[in-house]
Amino acid sequence: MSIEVRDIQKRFGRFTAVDGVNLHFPEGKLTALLGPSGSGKTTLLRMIAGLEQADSGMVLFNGEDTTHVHVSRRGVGFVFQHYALFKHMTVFDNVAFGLTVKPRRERPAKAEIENRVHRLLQLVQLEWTANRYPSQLSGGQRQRIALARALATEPRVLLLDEPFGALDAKVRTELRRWLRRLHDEIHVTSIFVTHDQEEAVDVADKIVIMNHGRIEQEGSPEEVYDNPASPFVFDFLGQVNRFYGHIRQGQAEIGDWTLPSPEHAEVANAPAVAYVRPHELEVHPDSDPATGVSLAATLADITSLGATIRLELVAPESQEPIYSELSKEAFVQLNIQTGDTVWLRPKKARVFLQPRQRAAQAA
Ligand SMILES: Nc1ncnc2c1ncn2[C@@H]1O[C@H](COP(=O)(O)OP(=O)(O)OP(=O)(O)O)[C@@H](O)[C@H]1O
Repeated sequence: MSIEVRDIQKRFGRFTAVDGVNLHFPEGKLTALLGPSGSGKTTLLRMIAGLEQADSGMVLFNGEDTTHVHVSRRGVGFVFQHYALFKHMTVFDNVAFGLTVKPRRERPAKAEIENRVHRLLQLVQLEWTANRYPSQLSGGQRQRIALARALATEPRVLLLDEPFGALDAKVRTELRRWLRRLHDEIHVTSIFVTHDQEEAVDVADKIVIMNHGRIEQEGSPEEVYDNPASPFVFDFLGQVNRFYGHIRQGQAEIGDWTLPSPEHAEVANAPAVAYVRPHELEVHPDSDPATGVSLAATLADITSLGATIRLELVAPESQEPIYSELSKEAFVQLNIQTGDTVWLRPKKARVFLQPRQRAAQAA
């Protein structure tokens, strides 16, 4: 089932938690809502579920307005960060719960319930835990059971709110891979709230980045990572270097770099900042202005990250340390050491006006 939210808004007192959001969640896909704490992800998810009433706007399931459809009739399965399993029930009974509490007319026969629970436990690869109690499972196992329980009533939509947030890093990584494989099998339309960009990139078909109750950008993981639409998205999706300079008629002048910036062709002269990812920043032992190897920096530190080397550099065009990442072989060929002057060239850079200029331009 596809989901659409139209111009949805939610205020808590004078604070706007979700500010006029329009979004489409494609059928059968896994969409991540990604953003910092307080950006409105959970509030949006709860409005889709029907757990929170929007002040204005609509939530449509398969094109139909759900405003007056009660949460129990929406066909939504939930998994929350904190295991909501019933402690006094076995795993089997936990998974069966949603089916056993259905009204008599809709409740499957006992044998059918048993069958379905066993199939779900197989799906989450925990059949052997059927007679255990939640306290006898690890955190990761409990979340897999919570997922089996959410799927038992065959929901049309699965909503996951930081489902792995309380687990340690290694288990989180394992579980998100596992969730990705599981989703490839069951294809239920799913929305996954997270503030962890790696998790979103790893798991999702589509990523929606939220900030202050609004959408900053949406797209496939590749689209948002390779073409961030704003400085916020650049910062939020991984490490980035900032170089300061000016834009003059469609060209950014950053120290001795001249970078094309055609989207700012009409800007006569304004402070600007170029964003360059560490793996897209080349380091050379000698300058070559003809090919753009022209910004001088000092090599401050060298760190080995397994197969990759990270160089920490200092240059007047940046107020922070600059990082470049390259393979060990490429680094050995450079034959450089700490304290050397080196020369930089961006393989790819994105130039934005500095925030004050952006605000003036928007006004
Ligand atoms: N019931 C409520 N009453 C008042 N304010 C609320 C309520 N629920 C949420 N908020 C506020 O709305 C904003 C958005 O909250 P929300 O939980 O949607 O953010 P989030 O992006 O999911 O954050 P987190 O990752 O920390 O859960 C926050 O500033 C929060 O304090």
